[in-house]
Amino acid sequence: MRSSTIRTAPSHFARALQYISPGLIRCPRPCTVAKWLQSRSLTTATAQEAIPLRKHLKDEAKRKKADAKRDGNTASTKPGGDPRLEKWELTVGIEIHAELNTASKLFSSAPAEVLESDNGGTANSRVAMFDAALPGTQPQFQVATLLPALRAAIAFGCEVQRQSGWDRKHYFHWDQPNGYQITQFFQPFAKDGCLVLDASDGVPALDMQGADRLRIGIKQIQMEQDTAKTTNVGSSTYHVDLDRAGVPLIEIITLPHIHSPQTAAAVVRKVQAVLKSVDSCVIGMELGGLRADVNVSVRERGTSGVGSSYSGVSGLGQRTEIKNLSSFKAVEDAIIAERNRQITVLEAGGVIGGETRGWTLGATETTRLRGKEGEVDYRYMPDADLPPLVIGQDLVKHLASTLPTLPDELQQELQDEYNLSLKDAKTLIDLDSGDRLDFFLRTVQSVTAELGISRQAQIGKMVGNWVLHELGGLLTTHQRSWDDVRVTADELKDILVCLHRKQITTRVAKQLLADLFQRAPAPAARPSVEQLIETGNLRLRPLSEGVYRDLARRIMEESPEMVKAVREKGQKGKVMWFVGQMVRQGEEGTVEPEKAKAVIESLMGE
Ligand SMILES: Nc1ncnc2c1ncn2[C@@H]1O[C@H](COP(=O)(O)OP(=O)(O)OP(=O)(O)O)[C@@H](O)[C@H]1O
Ligand SMILES: [Mg+2]
Ligand SMILES: [Mg+2]
Repeated sequence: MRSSTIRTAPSHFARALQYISPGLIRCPRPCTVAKWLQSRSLTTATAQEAIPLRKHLKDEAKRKKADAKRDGNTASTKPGGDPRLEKWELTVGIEIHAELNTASKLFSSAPAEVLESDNGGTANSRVAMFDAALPGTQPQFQVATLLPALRAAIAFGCEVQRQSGWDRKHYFHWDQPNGYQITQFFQPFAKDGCLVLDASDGVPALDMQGADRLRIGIKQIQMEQDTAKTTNVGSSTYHVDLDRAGVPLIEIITLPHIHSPQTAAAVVRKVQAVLKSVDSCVIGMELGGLRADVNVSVRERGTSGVGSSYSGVSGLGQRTEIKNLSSFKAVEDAIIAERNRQITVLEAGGVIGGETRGWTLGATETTRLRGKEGEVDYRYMPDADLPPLVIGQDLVKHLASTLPTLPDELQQELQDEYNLSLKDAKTLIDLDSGDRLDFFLRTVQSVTAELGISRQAQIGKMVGNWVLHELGGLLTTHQRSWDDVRVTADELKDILVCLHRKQITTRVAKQLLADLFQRAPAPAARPSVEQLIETGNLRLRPLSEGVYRDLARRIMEESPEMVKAVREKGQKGKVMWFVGQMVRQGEEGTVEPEKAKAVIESLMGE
């Protein structure tokens, strides 16, 4: 039998590359941020879940806290936690199915991109004869589909197998015209990887157990076909759209290393971020590009459950599986509900059956779909129409050395080289499909060039603050999205350069930004930052120490209670209230907050 070998030997590799869309090709680059910046111009359009700004993040954190309290989701030692969790330990393993970013289907040359009808798509218009299982057709492995799968495997540190194989998983259903799905059951192409998370990924402190990082083992990654899409149109009618049939997927299988619902959601979120960063998968969970099956068991702490084991992890409780979850929230909520159900059954002296269960959004309970006795026998067998897949190490090495920057590397560099906080670095990476980070980096680059500063770290924090919080605040206030931001990186650079040179005050800088933000978008005729400063007479007119002191004294006389709070109660934070008053009451463009603060502090001490 001939095997489909992929090597970097010029003929094979060139042939593989010609099938790859430009967004998939990356070149080696010297440092991670530079690498990322360059890759931006090549990245294919992504549909990204909008990630909220600081206020929204706070609200989200509050909501999560309230949810956790309600669901008994926190550790039992915390107020509001379910006390039963002191006795019972949860274990979760996840199977994540991700649609690969490829031009063609896995075994036919039909296009892999599925267009929805509201986007110009027509059902059953992207179907090769093999996808419709017409008699006599055979699968033809499309080599280019392997490349995003390999990038994912490398990103998760898996061992890529020199030889893997294709197997048939049989079942009869209208979403599977062949009567079987081609997958890699016996010999997956990648094994033994790992996902690393930390608290900033949303892992609760209890799961971190005092360590900085949590490692979740990845047992294997396999390639397989997606199924057709079925839509229920009436009580007993289903429409079948074969456009999705045969689209390449990877299934990423984690070890049962997860012990809380929040960590499970964090795992899926991080898997999505990593897959997107290496362009393996461009469509997020919100648009169906990723789906998760969660396997849930509980055992009494300190015991070995029913003694079930999986891939070297032993002493587990009996698992149930909840299939096809399509949001991070559904992952978290379904696990909470299933964990609570299992604990209730076990506490009442019952036994957990090996079941497949379902979950619908907004539900409070999982529902039984089928039990072990009803479990399908898939009659796995090697696919006789497909030769084994042989992957050359030279290709793996090439892809590893040209792998785009991973989110953790990028985040570290933003912290180290740009002096950003962990939170700001993460937010910049996550926001607006990377466009916000792009804007930040361009602004830093031009500000450093104009000011002749050699290290980005000197101004990174300040620029980060303006890009994330000042511009972000304006977007929120005016209910606009980043696509409609209206201030260019060059304009922000002009404002920040003037501010850094103390030619304008912070208040004026904010005013200029807001002014530009509300004008018609560039390149429509609009004044430059310099013109706005001139016409508005906004240039800083430095005040003498005497004028500062007079202004400060007047405000202090008008607010004796606040003075008392600072002087007698030691409420130092109130000094900033006085600074705010001085900036507000002083003439436009005259009061510098740092000087005002120094004067207030000195008068308070007198
Ligand atoms: N006792 C357990 N408790 C929690 N999770 C478990 C337990 N045993 C196994 N798992 C998890 O269940 C998942 C099993 O996935 P795998 O694809 O190997 O098998 P499967 O669910 O039988 O197959 P499929 O659903 O693809 O037909 C893994 O993520 C594993 O970590
Ligand atoms: Mg599986
Ligand atoms: Mg499963």
